[in-house]
Amino acid sequence: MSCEFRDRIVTAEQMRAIEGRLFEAGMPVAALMEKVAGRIAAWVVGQFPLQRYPRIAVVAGPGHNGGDALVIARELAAQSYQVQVCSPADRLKPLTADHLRFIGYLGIPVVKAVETLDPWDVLIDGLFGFGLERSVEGAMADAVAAINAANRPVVSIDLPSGLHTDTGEALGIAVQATHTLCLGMWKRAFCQEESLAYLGQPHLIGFDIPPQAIEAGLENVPSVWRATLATIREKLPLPRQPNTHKYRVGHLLLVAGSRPYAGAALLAALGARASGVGMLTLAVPESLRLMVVAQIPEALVVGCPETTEGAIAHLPDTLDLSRYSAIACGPGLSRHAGKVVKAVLQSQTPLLLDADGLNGLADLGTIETLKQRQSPTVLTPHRGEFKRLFPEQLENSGDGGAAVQQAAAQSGAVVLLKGACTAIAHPNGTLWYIPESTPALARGGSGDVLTGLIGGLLAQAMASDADDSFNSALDAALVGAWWHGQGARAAARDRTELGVDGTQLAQYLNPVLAQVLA
Ligand SMILES: NC(=O)C1=CN([C@@H]2O[C@H](COP(=O)(O)OP(=O)(O)OC[C@H]3O[C@@H](n4cnc5c(N)ncnc54)[C@H](O)[C@@H]3O)[C@@H](O)[C@H]2O)[C@H](O)CC1
Ligand SMILES: [K+]
Repeated sequence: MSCEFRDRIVTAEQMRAIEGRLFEAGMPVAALMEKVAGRIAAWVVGQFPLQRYPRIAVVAGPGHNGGDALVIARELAAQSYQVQVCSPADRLKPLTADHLRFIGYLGIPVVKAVETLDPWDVLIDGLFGFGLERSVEGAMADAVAAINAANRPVVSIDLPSGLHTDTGEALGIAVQATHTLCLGMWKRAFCQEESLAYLGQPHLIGFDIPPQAIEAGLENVPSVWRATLATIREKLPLPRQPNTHKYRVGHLLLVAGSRPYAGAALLAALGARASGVGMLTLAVPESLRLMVVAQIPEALVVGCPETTEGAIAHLPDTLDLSRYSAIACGPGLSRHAGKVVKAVLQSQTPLLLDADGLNGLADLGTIETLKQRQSPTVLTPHRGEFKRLFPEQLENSGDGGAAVQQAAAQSGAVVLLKGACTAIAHPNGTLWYIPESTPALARGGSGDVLTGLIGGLLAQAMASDADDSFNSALDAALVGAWWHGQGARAAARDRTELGVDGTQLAQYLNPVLAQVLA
């Protein structure tokens, strides 16, 4: 995989293993602390210039996160900031205690409680980093509460103090940062929904970890990644071969819609349109056929026999499912189209199931049989649909990513859990997070656009001669989810978070891609 280590995500245990390699190889802990803290201090000076933010408060905890904070305090004082330190802990690790002693020697004021600090312009939070193990209580909890109550810019070192490094949940109470400077490698908490209210703007501060330490520290663990433009760029179906033609860039069959949910079929079609797929066929209830033809003129539209509720009763016998590069099935089908879901599952065509496609799958109760399909299946549930399909996984862990990994391993499908931090897993355990999204997407219709977009990308990927169709399916899901998020963010910037309906979202997809690739 050509992704960069800087996009890799680690747990606290893995970070400790990597760090351990460095220390074993001779890197002194104190030297690493100097290096990291020097880089953070430089970042703070750039972000909060002395003229505008002269007063800096530094809150230092008992461990090495506190040590980092004290080195930063020393460096900022040397650059003429008015620095004051709060050290609420009673017992400090030796290195941290040394730094605190030196802070005293320099004449930098030190207090025990945040409430007794003089007013400040920016606060540096170094109470706890990735070493936090238990709930924050007593003087430490008071310090966090006072930091949050002050409502001033807060820069958290490594993690907002109080957050669990892996699950991102607040252990009792946690600092609400405006900026979090994650050190060395992205920690899992940066991709958990629970932590979004605490992180503020996340930044990675590298400290030149040698690749051999990362490889050794992460040996035999499934890789977990953060999707960035650099990796997505490699996975996009661009540029096209100059001599390609429409049948070489995929034919998607989109099975969608019912009389009550006709719009879902249209929104999914708009997503597919934006994907650039070579050919699009829509299978819809017969009564919707002419409406769909009028709205999506480039599509072939197949009218299907329908139930009394206006759902597709079954697919026409003349529809040969093996002709398509991929099938996307589900948006707006309603709960009366179970036969359709069964039919697409029985085909050997690469398949994406969403919405009522997933409900149909849950009703069939045959998750394990997905493993018998000879081509990839992609499942794109939101949390509710995920819980129906995989009832144990989310209960066992508050970590959405871990649940998705288990779901993918259990089903043999690529599983994408939609949310503020969309997570996508390959059955082999590889996990991707989409770190950038927007609450503008919390709206009916957004998911239908995503289904069409990923469906179209899946069809294009399957039409090309990929070596590993499961990897290509994962890439289609990844690219689609990232692109969808970027489209929504661009739309929200122009139209506010209230102005991003499905039709608008689809219209932003192609311009935003051109913009970010430029
Ligand atoms: N990533 C790296 O390689 C580097 C990390 N650095 C910084 O060090 C911290 C991690 O340091 P560590 O000492 O392991 O953890 P903490 O600072 O979070 O402190 C742990 C300390 O606190 C005690 N403790 C744990 N939970 C509680 C609690 N709820 N209440 C009270 N006390 C608690 C625990 O017993 C320990 O004594 C990392 O985040 C970076 O900021 C290096 O400086 C550079 C390299
Ligand atoms: K911290």
